Amino acid sequence: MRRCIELGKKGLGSATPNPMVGCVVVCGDRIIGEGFTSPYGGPHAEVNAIRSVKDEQLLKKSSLYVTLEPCSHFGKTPPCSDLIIASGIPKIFIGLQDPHDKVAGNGIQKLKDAGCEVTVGILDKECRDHHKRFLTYQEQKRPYIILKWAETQDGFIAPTIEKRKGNPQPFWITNGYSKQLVHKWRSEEQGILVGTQTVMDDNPKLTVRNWEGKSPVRVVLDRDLKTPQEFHVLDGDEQTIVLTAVAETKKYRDGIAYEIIDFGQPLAAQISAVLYRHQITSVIIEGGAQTLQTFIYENLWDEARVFKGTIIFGDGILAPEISESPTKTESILADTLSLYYND
Ligand SMILES: NC(=O)C1=CN([C@@H]2O[C@H](COP(=O)(O)OP(=O)(O)OC[C@H]3O[C@@H](n4cnc5c(N)ncnc54)[C@H](OP(=O)(O)O)[C@@H]3O)[C@@H](O)[C@H]2O)C=CC1
Ligand SMILES: Nc1c(N[C@@H]2O[C@H](COP(=O)(O)O)[C@@H](O)[C@H]2O)[nH]c(=O)[nH]c1=O
Ligand SMILES: [Zn+2]
Repeated sequence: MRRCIELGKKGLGSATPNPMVGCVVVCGDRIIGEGFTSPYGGPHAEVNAIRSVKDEQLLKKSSLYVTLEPCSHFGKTPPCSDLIIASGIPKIFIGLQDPHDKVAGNGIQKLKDAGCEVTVGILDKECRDHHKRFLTYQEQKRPYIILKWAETQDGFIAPTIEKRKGNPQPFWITNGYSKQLVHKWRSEEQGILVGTQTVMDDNPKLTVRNWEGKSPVRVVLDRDLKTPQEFHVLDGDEQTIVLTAVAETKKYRDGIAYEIIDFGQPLAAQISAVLYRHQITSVIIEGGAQTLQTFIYENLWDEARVFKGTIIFGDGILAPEISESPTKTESILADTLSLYYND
C-alpha cells in the first residue's frame, strides 16, 4: 500500500477532480503491475495497473492493492470493479472506502458479490492523508484549503504604501528557492485565491512559472470591479473567476467567469461554496492579510504554510495570526517555513 501511495502522488495536480489513486498488482512476492490515475478523463489507476501486467495468466493468482475503493459506476470511464472482476484477480486490498455518492461501498459490494476476497482499511490513516483533497471535497462539500503567506522577521506581510511608491508589483520577502517551492505548490492545487488589495498593490500573475505543471484557476475578490483592465489577472491567459457584488453583466469581460457573492455576509463559506460548484477540489490562498484572516476567523482552512524571511519592514500590514503551533518547521536557506494543520 505504501507503494500505491507513492504511485498515486504522480497524479497530484493532474488527476483532479478525480482522486489521485495508486494501485499495484502483486503475484507471490513480486509486483507485476503498477498504475496511477491518468489526467482527468483518462483511465483510472486500477485500469493502468492491470493493463501494465505483461503475463495476463498471472492475474488469476494475484492480489490487487489500491488506495481507494474501485469505482462501480460509469463516469468518464467504465467501472474499475468490473475490470477487476473480469481480470480474475481473487484478492483485493483497499485503503479506504470511497465517500463519493455514486460509489460509497458499491464497488466493494460488487467485488464481494463476484466472489473476490476484499480487505478494507489498509494503511487507513496514510491513505486518508494522501486523499485529503478528494475526501474534503466529497465529505465537506468544499475544497481543501491551504493558506500561504510570507512575513518579515518583524511579522509584516507588506510594507507601508509610501515604501511601495505606487508601483504595482509584489514586494518580495522570501528567497528564490522559497519562490520556486511556491510555484511547485501552485502546480499541485486546482485554485489560487487572492484578495482585492493584493491585486491592486501587486498586479500578480498567480501562474506556475518556476516549475512544471498546469497553472491553477485564478480566483480574485473584486467587490466593485475596480481591477484595471490591463492587469494580469484579467488577461484571460488562465481560467479566472472574479468574485464580485456587481450584477451588471455589461461590466464583465469575455473569457472571465463572474460569481456574485454577498460581501455583507461571512465570505469564506460563500467562496468555498462557489469553488465547490466549479469542481475546484483544492485552493491555495496567497493573501493578503484580510483575506487569509477571514478564512482563519471562519475556521475554514486545512493547512497553513508560512515563510519567515530575513528582512525587516518596521511598519506595514501585519501578518495573519494562527493560534495553533506549527507541526513542522524547516529552513530554506535563510528563510524559515512553518507548516500548520487545522486538525
Ligand atoms: N507577503 C505575502 O505573502 C503577501 C503579501 N501581500 C500584500 O498584502 C497587501 C494586501 O493585504 P490586505 O490589505 O490585507 O488585502 P487583501 O488582499 O486581503 O484584500 C482585502 C480587500 O478585499 C475586500 N474584502 C472585503 N471583505 C473582505 C473580507 N471579508 N475578506 C477579505 N477581503 C475582503 C476589501 O476590498 P473592497 O473594500 O474593495 O471590497 C478589502 O479591502 C498587499 O500590499 C500585498 O502586497 C499579499 C499577499 C501575500
Ligand atoms: N511577497 C511575497 C509573496 N507574495 C505573493 O505572491 C504573489 C505574486 O505572484 P506572481 O505575480 O505570480 O509572482 C503576490 O501577489 C502575493 O500573493 N509570496 C512569497 O512567497 N514571498 C513573498 O515575499
Ligand atoms: Zn475507477
